Amino acid sequence: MTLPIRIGTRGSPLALIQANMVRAALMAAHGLTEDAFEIVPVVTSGDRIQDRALAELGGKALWTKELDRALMAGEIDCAVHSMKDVETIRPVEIAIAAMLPRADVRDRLIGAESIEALPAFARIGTSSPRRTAQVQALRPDLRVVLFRGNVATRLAKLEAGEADATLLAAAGLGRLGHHDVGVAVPVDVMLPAPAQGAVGIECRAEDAAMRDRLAAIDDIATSVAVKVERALLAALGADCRSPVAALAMCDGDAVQLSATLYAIDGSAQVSGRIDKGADVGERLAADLLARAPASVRALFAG
Ligand SMILES: NCc1[nH]cc(CCC(=O)O)c1CC(=O)O
Repeated sequence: MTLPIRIGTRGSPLALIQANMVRAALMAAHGLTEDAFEIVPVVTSGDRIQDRALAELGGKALWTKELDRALMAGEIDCAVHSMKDVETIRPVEIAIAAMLPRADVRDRLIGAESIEALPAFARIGTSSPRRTAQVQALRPDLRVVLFRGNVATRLAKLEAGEADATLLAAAGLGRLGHHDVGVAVPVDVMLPAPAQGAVGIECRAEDAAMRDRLAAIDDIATSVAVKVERALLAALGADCRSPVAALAMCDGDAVQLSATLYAIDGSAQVSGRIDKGADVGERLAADLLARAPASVRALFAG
């Protein structure tokens, strides 16, 4: 392995913090110092386009495409991602080689004590199809307004009165130092997005030395859980426009997976849970599709 190890990342404040966390983990695992690494920010199309819903524009590829290209071109040795933003189907040349220990998986509500406590017809700022459907399922009266941009931008929009409340992942808020902004929404009220709270590191599949280095920092419980959640998404034919929530938990050798699929407006949903055996993601997907109301099933290619 040649040094420095070039760590590719998006350039947002949260992405840079996550890249620093990966560097710290690699330093500790391999007895390296900071000068053994170079952090390489890569501007992605998703960072440049801020005014339309991500879902309209080609989805998660907006965040990964440029990093994928830099990785395959040998300009970086690994790439750090919020696993929530990584497409289900990855190029064969790229391996998801490690995940850091998962943070708090919950969303936090900022602007009210609970979704129930919001005044009638309050405006909630989000651009997430999952959060939209969940909020409308709980409170059909609430009005959803489009909120995009990084965490700081969304908090500023809320501050400016563009909405009465917003929902953000506890993981991102916490990594940015906003541990006590808003209140955590329990997972039995709002199940999180698949892979929420997990930071993953990819490298070239053929780069055996990098894969070994990354294997040393892999949190196995996180990797297993996120891979099961991603298997569910793949089996559903879901993409970033699909209103789907899922959470897997690892307990020794057992994995328990819960998931809910929604109609776009939250007017219908189907939930399920599987906690035994192999292929829990694929099996729960089949079970949910079989039981889904028509307005939900229509959204999933299966
Ligand atoms: N889609 C944006 C995104 N991707 C990952 C996170 C938070 C960090 C994480 O889930 O690990 C966020 C912000 C948010 O949803 O509030």
